Amino acid sequence: MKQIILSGCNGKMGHVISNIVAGRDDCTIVAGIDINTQRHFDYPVFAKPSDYAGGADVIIDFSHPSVLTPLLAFSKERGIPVVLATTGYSKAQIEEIHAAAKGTPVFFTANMSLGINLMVELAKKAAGVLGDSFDIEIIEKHHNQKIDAPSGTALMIADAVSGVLDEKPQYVYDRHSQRKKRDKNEIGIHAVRGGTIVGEHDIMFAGRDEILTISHTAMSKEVFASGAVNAAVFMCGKTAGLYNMKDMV
Ligand SMILES: NC(=O)c1ccc[n+]([C@@H]2O[C@H](COP(=O)([O-])OP(=O)(O)OC[C@H]3O[C@@H](n4cnc5c(N)ncnc54)[C@H](O)[C@@H]3O)[C@@H](O)[C@H]2O)c1
Ligand SMILES: O=C(O)C1=N[C@H](C(=O)O)CCC1
Repeated sequence: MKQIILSGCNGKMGHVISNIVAGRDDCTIVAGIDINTQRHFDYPVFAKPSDYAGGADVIIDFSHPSVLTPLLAFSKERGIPVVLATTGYSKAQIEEIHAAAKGTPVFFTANMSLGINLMVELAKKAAGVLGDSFDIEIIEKHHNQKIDAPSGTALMIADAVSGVLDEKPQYVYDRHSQRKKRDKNEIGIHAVRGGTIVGEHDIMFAGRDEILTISHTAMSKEVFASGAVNAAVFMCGKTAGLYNMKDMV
């Protein structure tokens, strides 16, 4: 039975994960971490990682970028692998994650769904063929409670596509700030927020008289939660390094 510490346990994803783990017989949650220390499940909740003195096999984090530094320090000090699913990290924080992974096992992805990870591969293939002559635009849609924009997934797709283009593209966020025609060497990235949309991502390749769109729609938060729990079980006992969905699938 793998023992999990759940960071962000009192958030929307924290609740979905708690319910999923309760129905599994290969893992259990031994502690939650959240600034809101209310107890909704049968595990204790601590305000910060260092308040928990017990052991665990793995940490899952769906919380807030401000938790990153203490969480990575806790993971390294206690020798516990961490699954980072939070989004909205700064460039410096992404570098911090890469540096930390040299000393502790870190699984990091902006999207825990299988479909999105296949979408990234399809988008790379399409960009390799069409990238020189078609314009690339990414449109993401999420619920009205989401605090970061654009989504971590939109940036993950843009970064993957950039890696296969001959010239490094410039990311253009929305289009209200400049009155000028689109440059060839751009990826447009656009965020929509409303209602209870779980998560939609489109990458559009627009050429002369034809458009190819690759789309993904998440229908429930369980998609991300079960991906994260599977990643956590996968990470138990791993050595230091940076892992992602490709390693697991
Ligand atoms: N990788 C993925 O597949 C995926 C999927 C869904 C959500 N997410 C990301 O996960 C994160 C959480 O999403 P959510 O919808 O559950 O958000 P949420 O706001 O409902 O929950 C966040 C939780 O973190 C807690 N928290 C905030 N700051 C904290 C701090 N400093 N210390 C301790 N706890 C703190 C909050 O109290 C809250 O309970 C977001 O960044 C979101 O984008 C990622
Ligand atoms: O609900 C969210 O918040 C989500 N965030 C991730 C992102 O920013 O890409 C993944 C989808 C759900």
